[in-house]
Amino acid sequence: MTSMNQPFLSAVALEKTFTLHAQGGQTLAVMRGLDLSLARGECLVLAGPSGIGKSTLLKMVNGNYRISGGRLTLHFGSEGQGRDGRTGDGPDGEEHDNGRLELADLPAQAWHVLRRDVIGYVSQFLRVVPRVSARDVVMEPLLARGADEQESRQRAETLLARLNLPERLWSLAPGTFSGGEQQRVNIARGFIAEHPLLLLDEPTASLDAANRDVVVSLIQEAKARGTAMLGIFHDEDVRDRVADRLLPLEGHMGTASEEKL
Ligand SMILES: Nc1ncnc2c1ncn2[C@@H]1O[C@H](COP(=O)(O)OP(=O)(O)OP(=O)(O)O)[C@@H](O)[C@H]1O
Repeated sequence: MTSMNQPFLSAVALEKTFTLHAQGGQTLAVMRGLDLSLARGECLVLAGPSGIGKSTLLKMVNGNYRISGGRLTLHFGSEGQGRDGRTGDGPDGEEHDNGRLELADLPAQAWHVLRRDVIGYVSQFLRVVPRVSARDVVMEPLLARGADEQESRQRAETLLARLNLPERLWSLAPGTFSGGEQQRVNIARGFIAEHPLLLLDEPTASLDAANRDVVVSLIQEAKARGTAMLGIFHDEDVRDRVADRLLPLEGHMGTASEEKL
């Protein structure tokens, strides 16, 4: 599943420059010349010191940040067919040239569909919506796809139980939960819909050892079903257990090469 000849996500000469409109239009170049190739069933971990651009890259793949240059491409035709048996179809059900979808300059509606069906993002912090229960927060990505409510609820509860979130909290809104409890709700929400591409921004940052182990298991199970993952993990133990390769971002700015683990 880790053949680099058939990527699911690729970047070629990717660039990011921020324009700081509130500061006289000054520009800040944070990435240049980044190449990457990520296959289905593979976990590529972004490495490098604080401020090097790890979160920026995840946000570009997720469509939060505009791509300044280069190409970022999803390859729907890779490895014959997707998890759901469709061949070469983009997220909107349309055939794309050679099964490819270029992520630069996609219209907003396409991003909506892409995030619903293809790209999942587990950020460090939960975006809390008042009065929406933890269970409903977790179910929502499945319901957005039109999944059966009963089945979605069951899957949400199974995940919350696996992540050791006490049952008494399931029907409460997570606004008052501890940092680690909120992070576990976020992880359950991120994994429930089994997106083919998962972006993981320090998903274990606030967790104790037992819950870190659960997240490692979730990642390994996702790999086994062919999920491609791009992640940031500051915890070296977790990183060693989940990473197939590291992508050092130092020099990108330049031409750093990927390290085999
Ligand atoms: N929205 C933004 N506007 C302007 N500059 C930004 C923006 N987002 C990130 N940056 C800048 O881009 C650079 C890379 O930031 P990024 O958050 O990607 O680093 P990181 O490698 O994830 O760091 P850390 O490990 O500390 O989270 C930083 O210099 C940051 O100030």
